[in-house]
Amino acid sequence: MKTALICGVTGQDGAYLAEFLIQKGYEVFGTTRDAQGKSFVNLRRLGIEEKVAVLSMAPEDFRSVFVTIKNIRPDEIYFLCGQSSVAMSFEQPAETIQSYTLGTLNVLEACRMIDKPIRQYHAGSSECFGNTVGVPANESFPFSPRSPYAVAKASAFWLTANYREAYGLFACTGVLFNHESPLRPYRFVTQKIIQTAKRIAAGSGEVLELGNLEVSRDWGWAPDYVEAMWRMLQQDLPRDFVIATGQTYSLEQFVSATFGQLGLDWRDHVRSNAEFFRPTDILVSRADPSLARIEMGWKAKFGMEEVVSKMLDSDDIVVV
Ligand SMILES: Nc1nc2c(ncn2[C@@H]2O[C@H](COP(=O)(O)OP(=O)(O)O[C@H]3O[C@H](CO)[C@@H](O)[C@H](O)[C@@H]3O)[C@@H](O)[C@H]2O)c(=O)[nH]1
Repeated sequence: MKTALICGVTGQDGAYLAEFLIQKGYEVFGTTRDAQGKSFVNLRRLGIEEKVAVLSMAPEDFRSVFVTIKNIRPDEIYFLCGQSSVAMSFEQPAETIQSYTLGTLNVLEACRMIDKPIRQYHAGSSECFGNTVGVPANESFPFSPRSPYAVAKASAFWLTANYREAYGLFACTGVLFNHESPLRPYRFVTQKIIQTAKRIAAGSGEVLELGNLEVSRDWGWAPDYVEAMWRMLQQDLPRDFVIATGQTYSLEQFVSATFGQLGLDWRDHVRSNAEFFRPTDILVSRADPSLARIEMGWKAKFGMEEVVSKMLDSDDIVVV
């Protein structure tokens, strides 16, 4: 039986990955900053709360990271920790940058010191590419970060690449484009749209206020994407991959699809409010995930319209 350590197991990706690895027969350990007395909502929603051993680990604290990895001696580590909101990174830039750079460095250093070859997955982000006007971004597309979050993720990406090259570690980064699910917190735009549209359809009479409706993203289905993480660690050689559907839609199209599936015209219920604009934002985010298909046999199963219907179908109550 293989052992996996998921750092950041309580988030959307951590919970789906834990579910996926349990189904694959792994023994799964997970970390969160403070595991004492917490209830793990996402793990409970997936019915796996009792199947994951959750430990406390502070990613920025080397001692905490080292001791956790040394005690568990996992075959695979999935490092998914960090402040994941791009919007919040403008309010908390230092916390965001520290969580990714120090956290990533600590895992890489700890793995160097432990006498076991541990395969590492690091969570990268399409935010690193910035605007991808013209050619869709593949693994050799240059980085042009447009937020403190993206700067932090770019730094973590290069740390991982450097440690792989310098010390021969099996460490790779998945450069994931947006991926959504019912476990998405409300502060991300898709969940805000889905939940508000559902309330409007039920007669709430409210108006959905959003920022820039002209931005575009490549929206995929999060459970698909955790499989790509696992596949990356099953390759013969460590390598970075772009993970996306390959289809880009504007936010207006996402909104239109959501209201349309509820039998409503979005124009009657949605307003753009400058309060939700970011100081800098990615206007166009376009992906070329063909390497993942060629090398790992991975392809996104669901596109934007299906993501919308799956999120609408979920009965989960999201805490606003
Ligand atoms: N959150 C939010 N975003 C809004 C809103 N109105 C418009 N937007 C726009 O909608 C786009 C998507 O925003 P988010 O859902 O917050 O996601 P993100 O910034 O694209 O980042 C997500 O995807 C990255 C790539 O996978 C991830 O790296 C990141 O952690 C996060 O999950 C952004 O251009 C944002 O400005 C709003 O009311 N709320």
